Amino acid sequence: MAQKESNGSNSNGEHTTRPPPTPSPLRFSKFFQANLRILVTGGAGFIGSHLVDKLMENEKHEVIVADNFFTGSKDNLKKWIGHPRFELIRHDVTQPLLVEVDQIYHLACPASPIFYKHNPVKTIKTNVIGTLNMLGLAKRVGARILLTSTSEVYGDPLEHPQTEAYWGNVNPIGVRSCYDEGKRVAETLMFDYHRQHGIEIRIARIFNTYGPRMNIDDGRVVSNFIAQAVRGEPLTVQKPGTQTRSFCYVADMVNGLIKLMNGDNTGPINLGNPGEFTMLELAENVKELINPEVTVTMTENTPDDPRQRKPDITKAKEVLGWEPKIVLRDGLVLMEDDFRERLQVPKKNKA
Ligand SMILES: NC(=O)c1ccc[n+]([C@@H]2O[C@H](COP(=O)([O-])OP(=O)(O)OC[C@H]3O[C@@H](n4cnc5c(N)ncnc54)[C@H](O)[C@@H]3O)[C@@H](O)[C@H]2O)c1
Ligand SMILES: O=C(O)[C@H]1O[C@H](OP(=O)(O)OP(=O)(O)OC[C@H]2O[C@@H](n3ccc(=O)[nH]c3=O)[C@H](O)[C@@H]2O)[C@H](O)[C@@H](O)[C@@H]1O
Repeated sequence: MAQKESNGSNSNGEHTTRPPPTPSPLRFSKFFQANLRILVTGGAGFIGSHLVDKLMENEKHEVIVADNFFTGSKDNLKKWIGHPRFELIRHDVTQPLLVEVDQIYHLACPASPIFYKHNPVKTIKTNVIGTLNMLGLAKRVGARILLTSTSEVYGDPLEHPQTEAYWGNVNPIGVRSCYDEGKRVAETLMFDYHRQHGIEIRIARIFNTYGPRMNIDDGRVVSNFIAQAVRGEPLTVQKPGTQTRSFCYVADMVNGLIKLMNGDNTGPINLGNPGEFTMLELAENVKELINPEVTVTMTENTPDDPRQRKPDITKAKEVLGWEPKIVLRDGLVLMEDDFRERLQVPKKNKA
């Protein structure tokens, strides 16, 4: 399907100098039949695999996933492997990729702090070289590209809640910088390709997202607490426990990403659930809903942990007509079932 031509200015009112490249003639002959061929990088991961499920619901879509399986798994995509409209490629985005596609959802990047800090040089290469490669691909084939950026571009924010206009408070040399600064450069690359080459871009700034299929030992707070509650272990609240986050259920996030891709606004647009909780409140909710017998224990925190985070989603509401629907307590219960199944710990029958 042909994408809309650039009208010479982006949604921030900036003038773009060049029209988008002419799409490959192959897209209008051999590939037009598929209607829309979509590449999802990082599609074997948590958000990516839910996005693939939703995209595959449309019978006119072909979906290609490119993933190096660092934090993702084939298991997340097992229902699609072998499907005629689906392809899975073991591929590292720090290497160029040659495929003919109409849209690119570029998610590839470890997202949990313990994983992105594990090999920080690789994380920054994934964000910078990986995004350059995907932009090069978008330019070659005339595809529209969406980047999953992060609320971490706001760093330890001095404005609360965070709007897209806030430039952030990020430590450029800290242990989280490979991720935060990597995503900031990725955003810059997106806008430079847009202005210089007329590429159609979309940028989502995702705030903490949770749901089924998160890695059990992911290290992120919601998956940690749920796994701990299901196993009957203490919930590890990192000090001081008063730091806040806003948690979005993955189905809401996927709907927002698809609306952003198919809308007219380049972004950046905050996608997240504005409900804000301290980590102690989150622990109390998990305890009450999943296992009232567990204790809460305070543990050491890591450097540069943001003290507060809450999205202002006015722009997403106005521009995309999107807002999340699933409140935290409902989402936690939906996630519990998946964790119990994978950990093989059935629910105790109430006496
Ligand atoms: N989940 C969140 O709360 C959150 C918040 C903000 C932004 N994001 C962004 O959303 C995206 C997906 O996050 P997620 O929570 O699903 O994480 P995830 O770790 O489950 O998924 C990331 C996927 O990318 C793959 N990957 C990593 N490096 C790669 C590389 N070099 N080449 C190819 N594949 C690679 C992994 O194997 C995995 O399948 C990431 O870009 C992340 O930065 C997520
Ligand atoms: O939404 C975002 O923009 C970012 O959010 C998260 O980063 P972070 O908020 O640090 O996520 P967690 O590791 O889940 O930590 C959240 C809070 O919970 C605390 N925590 C974590 C784990 C734990 O066991 N206990 C605990 O109290 C941390 O100290 C932190 O204050 C994601 O991991 C990033 O990929 C994402 O880009």
